[in-house]
Amino acid sequence: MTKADTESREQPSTHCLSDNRLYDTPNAYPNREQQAIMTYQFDDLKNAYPEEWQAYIEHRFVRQLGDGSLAPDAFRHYLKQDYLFLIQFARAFALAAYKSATMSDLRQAKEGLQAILDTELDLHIRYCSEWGISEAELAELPEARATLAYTRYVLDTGNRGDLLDLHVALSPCMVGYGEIANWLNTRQETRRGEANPYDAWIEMYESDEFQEAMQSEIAWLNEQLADVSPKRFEQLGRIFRDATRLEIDFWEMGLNLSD
Ligand SMILES: Cc1ncc(CO)c(N)n1
Repeated sequence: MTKADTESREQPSTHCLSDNRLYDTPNAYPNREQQAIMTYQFDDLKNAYPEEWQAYIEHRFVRQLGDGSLAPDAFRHYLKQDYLFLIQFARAFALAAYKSATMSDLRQAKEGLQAILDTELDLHIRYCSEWGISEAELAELPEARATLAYTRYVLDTGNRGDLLDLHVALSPCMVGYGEIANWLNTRQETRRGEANPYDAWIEMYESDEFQEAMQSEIAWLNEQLADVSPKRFEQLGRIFRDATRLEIDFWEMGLNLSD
């Protein structure tokens, strides 16, 4: 993402809606007949914290993974911790299912759980073995602090708050990795195929399955965010920012081999 792109998307989205679904707090919009009504979308969360989002998507770990220069030990450390991370994230989607009151919310949670269990974790275990990490080793791994901090933050946010709080806490994960794969594919420095030992990682996140899960998560969030007040949006923004910063720490953990 260029700086100009970031700037041009920093405005909150305003839409003139023909229906009345946003008007349930009459005093919030005193001149509502004359003015465009503000509604929120997922992009507004990213645009509320552009520096954090960019630092996550375009992190040094990501660039090095894209151009193939990443240290193999850093990647192996990251892969092991990501296995532990994915197990906790699967639990978080199960919590989303538990917190769902409608069939469509249940399906959305199921889709997230399925993307993690069937697509990511499956591939992840095979991928780990190609990098010399056995399932037995994975089963014995201690969690690094960055893994503990991020996953337990998401689970706690979901337990404390409602379904939307939980999905917003999960969104940097679901949306970020899909966006990272797409961003890498726009960069000249990125090497694909046999020239890059990390090519299969990019392949996993550019895959139709993952990209579709990401789009469906964005669509669900857009629908929910359309109805929130500015105050509620601010609260959700803080959750989004925290989770994005914890993603940055996760990359740092990989680079520094920290435990
Ligand atoms: C740390 C982290 N964030 C996001 C994803 C994508 O699911 C992942 N596998 N690991």
